Order: sequence, then C-alpha cells, then structure tokens
Amino acid sequence: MPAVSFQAVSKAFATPKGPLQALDQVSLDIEEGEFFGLLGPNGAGKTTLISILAGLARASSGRALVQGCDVQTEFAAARRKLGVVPQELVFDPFFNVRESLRIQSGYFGVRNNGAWIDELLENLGLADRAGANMRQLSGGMKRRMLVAQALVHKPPIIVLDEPTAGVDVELRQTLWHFVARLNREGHTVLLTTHYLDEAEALCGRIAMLKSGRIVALDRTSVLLQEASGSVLQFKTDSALPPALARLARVTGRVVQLPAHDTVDIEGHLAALRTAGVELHDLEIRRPDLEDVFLQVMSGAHASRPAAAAAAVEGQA
Ligand SMILES: Nc1ncnc2c1ncn2[C@@H]1O[C@H](COP(=O)(O)OP(=O)(O)OP(=O)(O)O)[C@@H](O)[C@H]1O
Repeated sequence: MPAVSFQAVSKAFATPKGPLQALDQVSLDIEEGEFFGLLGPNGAGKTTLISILAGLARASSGRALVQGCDVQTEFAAARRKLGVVPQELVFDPFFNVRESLRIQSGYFGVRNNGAWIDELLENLGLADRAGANMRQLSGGMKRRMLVAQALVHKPPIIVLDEPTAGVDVELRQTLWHFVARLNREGHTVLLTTHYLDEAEALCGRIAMLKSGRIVALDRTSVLLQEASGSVLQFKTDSALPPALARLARVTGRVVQLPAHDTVDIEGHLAALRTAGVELHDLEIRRPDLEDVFLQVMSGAHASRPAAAAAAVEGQA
C-alpha cells in the first residue's frame, strides 16, 4: 500500500473572474520510505495538493489516501499519520515551547512522550529555548518550532511545505540532517521547495507540477540523465549579445547557457568572442536539476509522466 496516494485529484477555486483550475487530474503514489519532491513554479498547485492531503481543503473531484485512509471520510486516522510543516507561521502565543509541544501531542492523543519531545528540542536546536514563550522566539526559531510541532506525534509521513524559505544556513543543515535521519529510520517524506539543489540532493523521486498538472514524474537520477545537452557556464562583467541574453540564466556575474551539442557550444563561444565578452572560470557541465526544471517547464525535456506516457502508448 502506498504511503500517499492521489487519485485523479482536481481542485477548482471560485474567483471573481470565474473558476480557477488549481489542480487538474493529479494522480501520484508515494511509496513507504520514499523521500519525494514536489516541485513547480509559483501557483503550480503544490500547496493546494498538500492542503487536500492534510484535510485543510477539499478536492473538487478525485481522492487522496494516507496509508489507505481517505483524507475526507477517515479524516482523523489519515491526519494522525501525517506530520505537516506548513509554510506559514501560526502559533498560540500564550504557551512556552515545551508546553506547546505537549498540547500538540495531546491533540493527537499521544501522552508521556517527554523523551521524544526532548529529542526533538535537542535535534532542532531548541533545547535552550524550551521555557521561552512562543512570542519571544525569532522567526527562525519559530520555524524550528513548526517542525517540532509537526513531528511531535511521530507521524510515519512527514510533509514539508517549503520548510527552508527564509531560513539561515545553520537551520537548513540542522533540519536536513534530522529529516534525512528520520527518512533512514523509515519515515516517508514529501517535500516542496523552490531550492532545486536541496531537492536534487535529498529526493529519490520527483514530480513537477505546472498549472495544476504533473508534467514530469521520475527518479531524480533519471530526470538528470534524460536532460539533454550541457551547460556552458562562466563569469563575466560584460553585457551579453541579445540573442544569447534571451537564452541565458544570469545570477549576478554568473552566466549559464544551455547548449544542445558541441556545435552549439562553439556557436555560443564564437558569438561571445565577436561581442568582446570577457569570460572567467569557464566550464562545461552536465545539466543540474535547475536546468532540468527549466527544460521541463518549457516543454523541452524528454521526461513524460507515466500516465501521459501510457495514454500515448495506448493510442499507438
Ligand atoms: N483560496 C484560494 N482561492 C482562490 N484561488 C486560490 C486559492 N488558493 C490558491 N489559489 C490559486 O490556486 C493556484 C495554485 O496555488 P498554490 O498555492 O497551490 O500554488 P503553489 O504551487 O503552492 O505556489 P507557491 O510556490 O507560490 O507556493 C494559484 O493560481 C493560486 O492563486
């Protein structure tokens, strides 16, 4: 039985401009013990899908199951199996850190788990703030607390919705170290993030959503292998010729240019030389997950989600 199963999940929101299709027939199984990444640009539907899983939003059609429990008809059982770390910081300001965790445990019917609460506080760098009132915590500390709250009932499935947005390097490392350990111990992890290097490093399998549909679904290693061509990367202080500027991914001085083949690379280099662009730290590398993501979103990547592939093969 999959840890998480989305079965033809669709969701339309009523808006003043008419219905907005946030999710369109999303089908996806996440197996026990997977570290699964759900990626997509802003507005792709990631949070909506997670909200449906957590029972915070209702699917317009289709259904979601957590270890076989329907999130609508068996809400309490499904919810107990999930530890959801939400994007937004919402807290009860009247309690201290340890009290909040005890209350959250009680909410899930879990008692006498002081040892686990201590372990959470220790592993998330909150031990010396255990007596602090929630109001006194910094933003980063509050985020650690969100993680602790989500894990307090030792859920088999951990759902992290952009857990590292606005988080410092130290907390990122603490968090990933801890979540990777829980995954090794058998917990299933579902992660959404805009940090594709994190997804590449952590996730065994990845689904990419675009406008509410799955547009890629595969093992991370396969997505990387199927990415076409290579990337010409260099640093420069000069402006790029317009034709290359349109193709390039530019981050400050770092320029990354996708290239299909060696002829393409030679063409790029010739155009740069003609334009008098001075290149530093030039390298040619394999595409990384960010390149794959951009290829998938532009429709250029070879990967097809299984359902779409089966439909095409069925027509043949
Ligand atoms: N309550 C709502 N009412 C109307 N539209 C909504 C509502 N919630 C989400 N949407 C819309 O549904 C679409 C999907 O939003 P969602 O928050 O799921 O995207 P996301 O992939 O999580 O994006 P981000 O990366 O920005 O967090 C967007 O177009 C969004 O504007």
